[in-house]
Amino acid sequence: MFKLESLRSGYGRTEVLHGVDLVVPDDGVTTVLGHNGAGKTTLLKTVMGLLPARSGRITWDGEDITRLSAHQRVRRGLAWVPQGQQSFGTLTTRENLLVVAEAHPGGRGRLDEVLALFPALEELMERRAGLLSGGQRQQLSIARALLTGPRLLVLDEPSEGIQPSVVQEIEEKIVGLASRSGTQVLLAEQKVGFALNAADEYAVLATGRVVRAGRADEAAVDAAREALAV
Ligand SMILES: Nc1ncnc2c1ncn2[C@@H]1O[C@H](COP(=O)(O)OP(=O)(O)OP(=O)(O)O)[C@@H](O)[C@H]1O
Repeated sequence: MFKLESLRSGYGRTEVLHGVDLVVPDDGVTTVLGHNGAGKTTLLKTVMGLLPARSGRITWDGEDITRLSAHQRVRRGLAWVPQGQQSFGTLTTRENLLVVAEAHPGGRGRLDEVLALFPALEELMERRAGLLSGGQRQQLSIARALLTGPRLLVLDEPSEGIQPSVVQEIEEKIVGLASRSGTQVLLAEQKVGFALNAADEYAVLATGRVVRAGRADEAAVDAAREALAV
C-alpha cells in the first residue's frame, strides 16, 4: 500500500498542503479531486519528490520514502505523467518513446506491450509529437511513463483538454492497468465522472485539506459533488 500521513508541503513561505492523509491500495486507483488551486499538483509533486515534504510521512509497502530524491523514487517504481500532455514536440512519437525506453533497464522490452495498450500510437510513430492531438499526446505521455515499468503511476489531470470519446478510452486504460497488470495509480482530476469511474478510492481536496474521502462507489458521486460545491 502507498500511504500519505499528515503530509505538509508548499512553496517558500506558503504552506499549500496542510496535513494530507491518503492511501493508494495495492492493484488500485486513487483519485484526488479538487478545483483549480486546491493543491492537487502540489500533492503529486510532493509524492514524486519534486517538492520536499515539510512534515508528515510517505510510505510504500512499509518503507519510509519521504526523504528520498525524485530519482530514487523513480528507481523504486514511481512514474510521473505531468499535466498538459508533455513530450518533446520536435521529436517523433517513436523518438519520444525510445528516449525513455533506452534510459530505463528493460524499457525496450516493454515497447511492444505498451504499444499494444495504445495501438493508435503505432500509426503515428513517424509523426512529430508537436503535431499530435491532445488525446494522442496524452496517450504518448502515459506510454512513456509505462516504459519505465512503474509500480505506481502518478497522473496529473489526464482528461484535461481532451475530447470526451478519448477521455473514456484513457479511463478504460487506467482501470485496466490497475486490474490487469497490478500497477497502482494515483491521479488528480477535476472531472467527477472520470475520477470516480476510474477509481477504487477517492479524496476531495480543498485549500490543501482532504474534506471528503472514501470508496469510489455509487454514493461517492453525490458525496464528492457536495464536497466540491462547498
Ligand atoms: N511554483 C509555485 N510557487 C508558489 N505557489 C504556487 C506554485 N505552484 C502552485 N502554487 C500555489 O499553490 C496552490 C495550489 O496549486 P496547485 O497547482 O497545487 O493546485 P491544483 O489543484 O493542481 O490546481 P490546477 O487544477 O489549477 O492545476 C495555489 O494557490 C497556487 O497558486
